Amino acid sequence: MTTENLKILSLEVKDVRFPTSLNGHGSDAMHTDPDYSCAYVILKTAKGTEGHGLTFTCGRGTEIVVKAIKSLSYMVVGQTVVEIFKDFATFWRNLTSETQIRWLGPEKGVTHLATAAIINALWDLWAKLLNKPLWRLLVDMDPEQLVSTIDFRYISDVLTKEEAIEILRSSESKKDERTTKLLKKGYPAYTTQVGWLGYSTELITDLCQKYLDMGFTSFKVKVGGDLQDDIKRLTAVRNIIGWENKLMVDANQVWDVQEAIEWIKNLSEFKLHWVEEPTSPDDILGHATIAKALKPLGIGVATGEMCCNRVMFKQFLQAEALQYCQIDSARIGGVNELLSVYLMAHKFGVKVCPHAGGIGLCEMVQHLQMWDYISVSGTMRDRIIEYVDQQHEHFVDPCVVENACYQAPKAAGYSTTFLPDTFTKYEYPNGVTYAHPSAVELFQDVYHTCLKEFSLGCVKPKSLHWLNTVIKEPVIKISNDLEIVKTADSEGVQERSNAKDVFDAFEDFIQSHRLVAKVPEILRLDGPLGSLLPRSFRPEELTVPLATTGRSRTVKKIIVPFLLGLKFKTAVIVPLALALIALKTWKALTLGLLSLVLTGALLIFKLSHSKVTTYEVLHYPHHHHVDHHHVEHHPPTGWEHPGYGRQLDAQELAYNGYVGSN
Ligand SMILES: C[C@H](O)[C@@H](O)CC(=O)C(=O)O
Repeated sequence: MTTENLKILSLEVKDVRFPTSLNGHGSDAMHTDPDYSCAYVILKTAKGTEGHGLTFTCGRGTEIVVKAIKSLSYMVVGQTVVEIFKDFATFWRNLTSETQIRWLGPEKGVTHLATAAIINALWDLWAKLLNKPLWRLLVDMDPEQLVSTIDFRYISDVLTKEEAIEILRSSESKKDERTTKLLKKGYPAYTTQVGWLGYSTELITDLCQKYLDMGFTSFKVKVGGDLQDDIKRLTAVRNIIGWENKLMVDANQVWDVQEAIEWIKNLSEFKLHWVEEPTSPDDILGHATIAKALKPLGIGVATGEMCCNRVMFKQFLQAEALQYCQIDSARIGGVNELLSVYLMAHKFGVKVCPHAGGIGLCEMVQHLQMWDYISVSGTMRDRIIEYVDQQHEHFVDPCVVENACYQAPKAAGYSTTFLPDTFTKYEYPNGVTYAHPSAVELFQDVYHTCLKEFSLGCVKPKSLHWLNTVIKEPVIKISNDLEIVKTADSEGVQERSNAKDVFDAFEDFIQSHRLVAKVPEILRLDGPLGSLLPRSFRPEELTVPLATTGRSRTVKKIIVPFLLGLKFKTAVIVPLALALIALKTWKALTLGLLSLVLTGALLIFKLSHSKVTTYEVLHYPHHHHVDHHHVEHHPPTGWEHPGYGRQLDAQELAYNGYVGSN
């Protein structure tokens, strides 16, 4: 099969999510609980070579991007790679101008994220087919070929095709020398890993030391939650990194224009290199005002991770609204459009420092920035690539950062291929990560990850996350042998859609669920005692309702005052309450089961010594619970003569055990 007629046979798309919010990784003033995620595209060809591409998302909503990719896929599948790559600009324009879908954008939001994932997968495929890392593929293209991938519509008033070719041509003779330098030294990186907003000051301090020891000289910290808190954390950071190293802050769009100026003036004593995303990503003139106000303080404005297309970048550059241009490899429409932004930034003399806080962004932007160094800007001065130390282990060719410098990727492609195991574990919602842990596993996790490290702050999000995910499930696992199960007849009856408050909801929950315990193996049909027991004593499971009918408003009457007295926090108390119910009932069930075992033993004894009837009378009452609840109320007729008389109902036995244990 030649590449000439190589067709794209299929486009597969996956929703992959990592529960990073549980530990505050990736958190900022606006995205307080991001679950680093992506919509992931796999293009398959007849040759077996695959193109993998992704666009970054923060958890919920990834399914919408996945759907958009599926809607666009008909424009890719069935095309030959040559048709696409020989006039990539036209393909890109057609994809972004799909005559009906474009109404949803155009060239912004979900549809443009979808475009980015598809386009990135195509570039990965192209580089793999030519057996080159993407940066090398770009560097090796002659200027005309590279420019043929760019759609100049809407930007030719500031950058023409001819100007772009001229920029690239002027670097041609220096490419080899720059490549050698890059391969030797790598490209400088800064770290954001030290400063997520959800991290405690102690953790931030430890991480600053860690990254300082790794050779980092530039650090970025999230701000914008609370001014005093920002001052506290920046003081701690400066105490560790000193005053020679660079410090940047990132507000992730939280402020109004004037508020941004005031806030940053209050932080200016920390010698800030730049403030990132101070206000709305769409407010070009607002950014210009901020940039002008902060210039005398020596603080630059950085933005771009949510700048939605080349037209917006064009205007940011025209308005002098940014000093650091932060392209994001998965936000605007993939490599083709990003190349045009690099070329425009070069023309305006603005430094590109790519954004990389997200899945696979470090892997991708390194290629673009390296191409920029070799083929466009020719310098790394005051240019730096963000480094976020998360999820790299999921890639076949993860980025390599040594001595705070990205090392030039060697493997073919765009470094975007996930390991197969990643899908098994993190594909949403069927990956093993999303098989909900039991309450016991949750407690073990909380103990190992939070309490052991005295990090109480992580108890609440973990408990809340667990509760939120399991509460709507028909089965909630408490332990391997114990589950809370929605009763079949409760559907639509027990739970009131107009439940007034959390207590009503909790009451409804209790009324509509039952606790189910697995019978110990020894008593099961195939267990050692199972075959000796009468059929009715061999249940696979025992069931206990969480509330008896008629016992109304238990929660409000009893639990509410108790919880209020404790200054109850829903997030922690509710899972604990569930577990307590489970433990309590488990105790009762254990007693119930014990009585079953004793009964079974008695039965065996009885069968083998049929004449000694008095033993049971003497021995039976010695078991307190069984004696109290059954011998007293029900004459022990069934014990001497299994097969007739009243047989003890396991559920009732266990429930009475529960009542008795209270
Ligand atoms: C939600 C992301 O983690 C975001 O905070 C990343 C970002 O803004 C950055 O890395 O810069």
